[in-house]
Amino acid sequence: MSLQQKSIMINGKNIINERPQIVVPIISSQEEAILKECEQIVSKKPDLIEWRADFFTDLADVEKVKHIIGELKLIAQEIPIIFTIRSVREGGQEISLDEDGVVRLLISVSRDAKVDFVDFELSNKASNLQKLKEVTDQSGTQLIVSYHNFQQTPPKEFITKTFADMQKAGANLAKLAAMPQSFSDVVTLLQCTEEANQQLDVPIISMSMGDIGVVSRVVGWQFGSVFTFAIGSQSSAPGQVPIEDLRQLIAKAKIS
Ligand SMILES: O=C1C[C@@](O)(C(=O)O)C[C@@H](O)[C@@H]1O
Repeated sequence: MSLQQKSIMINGKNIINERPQIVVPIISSQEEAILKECEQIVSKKPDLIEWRADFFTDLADVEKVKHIIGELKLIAQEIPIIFTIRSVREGGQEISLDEDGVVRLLISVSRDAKVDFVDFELSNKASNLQKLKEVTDQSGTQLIVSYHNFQQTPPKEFITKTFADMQKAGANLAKLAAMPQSFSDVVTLLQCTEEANQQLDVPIISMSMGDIGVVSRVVGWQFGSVFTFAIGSQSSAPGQVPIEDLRQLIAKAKIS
């Protein structure tokens, strides 16, 4: 399916339009710093904000988490928010919740805090993915199903199957981040992105991490990756570049 035929509706607007959406992460660990980081980021006008809540020290306190989301929404105004708890096995921080606890929290922030997007890894239990999907469908939250590999770029067949499995699992968006060892790995990731974008109904998000992969954050859009992650205040993954630079590079790299 071409990008023109895909849509992700937020506040009545299709956010898949003529350019990639730039997402900026918040990675502070305490409430005050999180809100301050959000203010700094908002001044740089990203398209979306990701709260990487695995960095938050009080993650087990559901009410506190929901309260912070409310505060973030006030600061971010119309900028949509992605709520992400990245697992340690996929490059995230140590947290006090187990997988079932994470699902309960994601359900709660989707249902009660009405966050715009939640991110959940494909490697979680299929029953948990299904449980979360039922709730996000009801609450209108967009479900990003994701996979991260900080060591290497898996073979083409693996990447292709992973994107397809994400769609099967009920993803509204399918996201894959991998670490390249060479520029060929970056090309592999971009080719798989292009093919998955054509073959699947869901929008694709992909990135090659690290210095070698920087180019994928600029031109990934031309291959069908609808979001690209940039630094607003602090980086959440290797290879991210400051939002100001990324914006300029994307404008220069635009074909049409
Ligand atoms: O999945 C992703 C992509 C990412 O790992 C990156 O490489 O930009 C950054 C993470 O914060 C986000 O959740």
